[in-house]
Amino acid sequence: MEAILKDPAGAVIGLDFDGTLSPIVPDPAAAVIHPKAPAVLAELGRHVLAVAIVTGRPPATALELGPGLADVPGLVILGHYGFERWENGQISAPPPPPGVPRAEAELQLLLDELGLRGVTIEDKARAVAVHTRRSPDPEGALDRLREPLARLADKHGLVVEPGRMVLELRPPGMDKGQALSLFLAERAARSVLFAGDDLGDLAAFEAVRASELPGVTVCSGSAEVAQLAERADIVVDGPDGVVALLEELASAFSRS
Ligand SMILES: O=P(O)(O)OC[C@H]1O[C@H](O[C@H]2O[C@H](CO)[C@@H](O)[C@H](O)[C@H]2O)[C@H](O)[C@@H](O)[C@@H]1O
Repeated sequence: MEAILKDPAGAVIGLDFDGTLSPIVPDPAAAVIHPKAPAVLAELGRHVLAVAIVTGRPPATALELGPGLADVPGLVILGHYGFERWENGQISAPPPPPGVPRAEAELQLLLDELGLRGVTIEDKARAVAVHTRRSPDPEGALDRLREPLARLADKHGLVVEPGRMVLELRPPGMDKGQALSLFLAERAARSVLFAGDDLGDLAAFEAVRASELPGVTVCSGSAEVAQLAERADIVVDGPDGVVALLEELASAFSRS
């Protein structure tokens, strides 16, 4: 943190979206960014090298669920685990993988065969997520889905990304660690902070360490995910804690 405070103009602030900037809610479509997040990111954006949201969401969805984000100075959104990039109002992305619609076409039948209630499908175009949070037994449903979804992913050249009461089928070849590493190199960052809440953020934590830059990893703590807290430099209490930490950072920049 010292390096970031001393030289904000060299710092990249990387942030996950769901569970970090946006509180977890039962319905993925009803998620909304923490009310104070856009303003604090805008303040940080005026001081640091870059603010980057690194998320499993498509960038367009992060922008919809985060009104005000588009006005954050210099914001970059690395969505779909880094496959899609939003910057200056433009989205760049490789062509969508053919395996996703093929897997999705078989998914409902698979869920019907398993007879799981309350399990929902989130169509993300470049990926498809199977959520169990609204099932009567979310953990049990996840356990029953793991093997069949792994087989379905394998059949269509996809990988399974596990998350908080969700298993996502997505193309291989990119993760939050690679996305963050590439971004740090592109911007010639001199320090980095990354905050996340979920298993998918572990790769970004590793990228912070691998960069050999002065770096700090922040876990947006929850009862649901223990593994990330164990590997974080700082653990805060969910999105409220993340926003409070970012506010402290922004006020320190304004004072100096
Ligand atoms: O990389 P992230 O920004 O953390 O996105 C990961 C997944 O987050 C979303 O699901 C999670 O948040 C939902 C809304 O709070 C919640 O209902 C769900 O249980 C969580 O797993 C999102 O729906 C996925 O597409 C993202 O990949």
